[in-house]
Amino acid sequence: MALTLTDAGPGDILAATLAESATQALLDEVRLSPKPGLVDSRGSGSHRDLTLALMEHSAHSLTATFNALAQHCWRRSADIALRQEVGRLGREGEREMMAATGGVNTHRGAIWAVGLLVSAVAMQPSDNGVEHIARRAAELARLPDEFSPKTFSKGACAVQRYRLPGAKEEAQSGFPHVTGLALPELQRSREAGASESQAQLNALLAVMTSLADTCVLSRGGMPALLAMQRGAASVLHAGGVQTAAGVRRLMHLERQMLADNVSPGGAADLLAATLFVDRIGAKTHPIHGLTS
Ligand SMILES: CC(C)(COP(=O)(O)OP(=O)(O)OC[C@H]1O[C@@H](n2cnc3c(N)ncnc32)[C@H](O)[C@@H]1O)[C@@H](O)C(=O)NCCC(=O)NCCS
Ligand SMILES: Nc1ncnc2c1ncn2[C@@H]1O[C@H](COP(=O)(O)OP(=O)(O)OP(=O)(O)O)[C@@H](O)[C@H]1O
Repeated sequence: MALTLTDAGPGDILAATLAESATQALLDEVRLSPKPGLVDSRGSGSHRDLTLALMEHSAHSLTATFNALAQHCWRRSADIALRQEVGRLGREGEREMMAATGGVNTHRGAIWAVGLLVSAVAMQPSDNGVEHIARRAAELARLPDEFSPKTFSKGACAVQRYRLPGAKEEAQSGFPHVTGLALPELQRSREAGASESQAQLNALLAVMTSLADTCVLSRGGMPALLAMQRGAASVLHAGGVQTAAGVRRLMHLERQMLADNVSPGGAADLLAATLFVDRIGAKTHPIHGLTS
């Protein structure tokens, strides 16, 4: 049944705001160009089964999942019951994504990262400092979910084979690539006069300098991961994508990643997570107001 304005409580309003911000963050990420190897507004990068239109459709299909996560987490603290509920809603979101895309994995990693952050904001809306949100998300991610399917995944396989942290570990350690790399780079680049797109691209590259991206590892192994990390660092060392030298190095990195047939999907998810947190930061007043 559709909610009327008089039915909507503060939890509903916050959930709608968070779901909208999360969806918008996914749309901002996928439209951002030029991203090496990834789907962007120019094309499909290293992907054969993904297109911009499919990714956009997928992002919209996830609004209801983010809304449900926020509703269920509103003013609750991290315990096993909440973790299991979040896990159930996340898996339901994965199923909805697969139904919307005809079975293509467009946003599995993004549901995980952004879903946990949406949940963490809703748990304690008045405490919306980025580090605090990330810590609550980590607390949730560290709790066991006995219903989590013990099935084969490419990410888990890469984590085991290379003994490097993957999507689960990134969340469990409080999203250090978001709080320690992407957000500071986003803010630094804006302050230095970069355009919004340039600042977001620099933030993506900051993640790529250090992430053990299991999407890249699965397809290209360690040589492709190291080439990605070094290439991204060299763009930032040249002054970022707002400089001519930075753009040349970015184009070089893109050629390398296309030749290796890899795509930094994990880094893209963490950029979306960063853009979500950034959007929430911009809405500090409404979010504080809802909890009074
Ligand atoms: C933990 C998840 C991501 C599964 O991870 P796993 O590594 O086993 O599988 P998979 O290869 O499918 O997913 C990894 C995805 O994460 C992203 N990723 C890759 N590397 C990294 C990294 N180092 N850091 C962060 N994200 C990464 C990529 O997009 C990749 O596609 C998640 O899908 C899951 O457990 N879902 C169950 C539902 C749930 O608990 N949801 C709760 C939150 S909504
Ligand atoms: N702009 C983007 N382009 C491509 N992938 C993205 C983008 N943004 C996020 N991703 C993430 O990348 C993941 C898709 O990566 P990948 O294609 O490697 O997965 P797969 O379909 O399981 O593997 P493969 O394509 O190697 O068979 C998704 O989970 C998604 O969250």
